[in-house]
Amino acid sequence: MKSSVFSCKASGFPFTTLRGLNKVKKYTTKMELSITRPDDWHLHLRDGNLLEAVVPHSAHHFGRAVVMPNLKPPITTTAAALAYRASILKALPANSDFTPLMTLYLTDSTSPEEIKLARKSGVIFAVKLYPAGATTNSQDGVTDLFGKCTPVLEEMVKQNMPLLVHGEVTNPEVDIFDREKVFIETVLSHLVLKFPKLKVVMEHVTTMDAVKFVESCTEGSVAATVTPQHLVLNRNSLFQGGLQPHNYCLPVLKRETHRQAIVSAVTSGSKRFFLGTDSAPHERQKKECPCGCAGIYNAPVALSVYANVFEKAGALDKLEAFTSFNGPDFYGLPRNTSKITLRKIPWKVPESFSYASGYIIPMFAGQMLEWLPSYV
Ligand SMILES: NC(=O)N[C@@H](CC(=O)O)C(=O)O
Ligand SMILES: [Zn+2]
Ligand SMILES: [Zn+2]
Repeated sequence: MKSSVFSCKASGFPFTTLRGLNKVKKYTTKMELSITRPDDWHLHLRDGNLLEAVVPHSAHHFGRAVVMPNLKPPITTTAAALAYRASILKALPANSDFTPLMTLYLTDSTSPEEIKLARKSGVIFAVKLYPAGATTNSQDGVTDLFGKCTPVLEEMVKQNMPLLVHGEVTNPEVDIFDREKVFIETVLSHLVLKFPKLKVVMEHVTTMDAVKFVESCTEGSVAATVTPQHLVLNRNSLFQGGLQPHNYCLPVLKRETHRQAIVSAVTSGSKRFFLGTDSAPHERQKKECPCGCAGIYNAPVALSVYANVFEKAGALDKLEAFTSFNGPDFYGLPRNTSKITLRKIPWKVPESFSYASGYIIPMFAGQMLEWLPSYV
């Protein structure tokens, strides 16, 4: 695969080196970056009215997205995934070439036969593991990974079907801020030893423990997705000036030291980490209520936030690999061929998006961001 040249244009002068980029920064703020169109390797599109409202936002920026199966009821069969895929395609704006990559929701009773069917369908991309009770709509998830699920995991190895993992234990005695770390120690480390040929992606990593774990595994067999929120927010953001329900997601935001470890990992240029927004819309009243849902709606702001993180770390030259190369390379898919442009101009995030059943509040609602993306 040919890697594209990182290019940066400012005031009409094209630059292709980082040194050029530094020069640009000194003289002007009107910068633009042209990068290969990104993919979103972890996305919640929901269904019904909400699906129709959010699909255009993701389709505008991303070429492909791995669509999570935690609907009510969950997408546990190939037949259900095919129907869900059809409804996503129907909700796409005219002329969109966005490709949804479908997933199956693993349960204790998923059969190896279902994995064969999934592979045969040609549209099921991966299987998703939710420990039962870990997150939104995970009540039908797995309770016996190393027992009942073993034949399915063996079949997944045979079919070269990746396992995407929500990596948290659900034991209520474990402190919520430690659930990812304990999951790595008690589940994930054993899983990769027992199934060394299984492709595993630790979704939405939030801790330095996860970063270290992923870095310790064989490259090409274990990787991780990283969300915008876990790169720019720490757990203070949950309580700043009062309870902030729109910053609540799972795994919950962690300490600043963890955030810094994740920023270092993604901006280091490591191929093991790639973009997965975990954009997870909930109708406003399901967030702003006595028992609010977990999930941050970040699809409209994700690329701006990622670009800002890489810029601040002095690593804009590594942005494109994170957004557009590492994911397809890990999964053995071709990279996108079209481009998007990110312009360093301030823009205001809408306060909300209204849709047929209410409102969705995006991450950084009403705030100013830089790096406005547009598809070219
Ligand atoms: N991340 C979240 O806080 N919520 C996700 C589920 C998930 O990805 O765990 C959702 O579906 O709402
Ligand atoms: Zn999750
Ligand atoms: Zn998610």
